[in-house]
Amino acid sequence: MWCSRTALGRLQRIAPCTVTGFHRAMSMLPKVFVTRKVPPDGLDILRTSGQVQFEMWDSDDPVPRVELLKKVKGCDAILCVLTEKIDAQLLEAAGPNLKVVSTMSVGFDHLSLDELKKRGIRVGYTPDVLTDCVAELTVALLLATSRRLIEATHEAKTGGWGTWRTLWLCGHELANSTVGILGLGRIGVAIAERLKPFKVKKFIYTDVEPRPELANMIEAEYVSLDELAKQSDFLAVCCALTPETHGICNWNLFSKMKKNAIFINTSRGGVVNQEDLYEALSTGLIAGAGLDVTTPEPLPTHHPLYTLKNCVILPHIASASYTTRNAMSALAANNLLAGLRGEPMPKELIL
Ligand SMILES: O=C(O)[C@H](O)CO
Repeated sequence: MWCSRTALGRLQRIAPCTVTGFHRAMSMLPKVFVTRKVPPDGLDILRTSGQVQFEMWDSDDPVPRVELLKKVKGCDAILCVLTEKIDAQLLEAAGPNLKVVSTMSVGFDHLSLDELKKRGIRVGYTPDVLTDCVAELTVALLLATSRRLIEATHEAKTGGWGTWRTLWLCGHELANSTVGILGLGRIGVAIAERLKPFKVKKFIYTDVEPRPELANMIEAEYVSLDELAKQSDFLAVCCALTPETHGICNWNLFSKMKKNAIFINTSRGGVVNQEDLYEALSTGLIAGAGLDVTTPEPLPTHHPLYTLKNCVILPHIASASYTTRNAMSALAANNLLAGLRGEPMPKELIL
């Protein structure tokens, strides 16, 4: 259903048999396809803007690709989430009207940036608004993994809790540790800020080049990837998934890490070679891993990583708070509307 806001503020269906002046005017508005049921704040912004008519895939599940290719036809803008591949095929299907793609995510590995650039399509994304939420979850996952919380609750529930034992369910603590950050951006800084009160001794990071402005905020030292692996007691992956970072966390990295090291990934599953990680965890090469992201997603329930007690797997929930998901949807809507007006977007990816 294509809809926009009526003068009375209600959603209006555009039916060819009831064409009025109002409906005619409205059908001239730019067409937007929203690929998923987005949280209410973003939806309200689109509805009340009076600037667009939009259709939404009104479901919590992804729109099937065949359907998506039909729905985007003739659209001026698309508001998508990270499960939709915005590639040449989709852009061809959308056609020449398409001016804006706005993704409700900070990650943009699902977008073919070259194809978008070639067509002069502007791209909005949602950094910053999710930083606190992602950092908070990363710390939670790190502690759950290093202090073996999931294993511990399982033992308590299933009768494994006998007497108090001296080394039972011992983990690794943050005090006096070295925390390494692979890919230092806003999220890496926010994680370090939260970890500092746990009396971390030292923060180190690696990236394509030193990032002194960010690093100074957390007094982090720039090191090579090898040094990051060697020195980190906790290694948090915060980099974007790009051709350069694809599979960067592999045997080569794990084999240099400490035996007591905890590996945490809240960026994208594609940065990790999961076979290598399985080997590293199952042979005791490293102590544990906490993953909020995997390849594929969802990770099939029979995946070997689930069999490991020292691997905590979450279903990609780092930004999943009501506040943050609403803020992401609002920013995605505002990016889209600004893009269609030809104005600077609040958060635009410069292609
Ligand atoms: O890219 C993102 O926005 C996160 O992975 C999902 O919240």
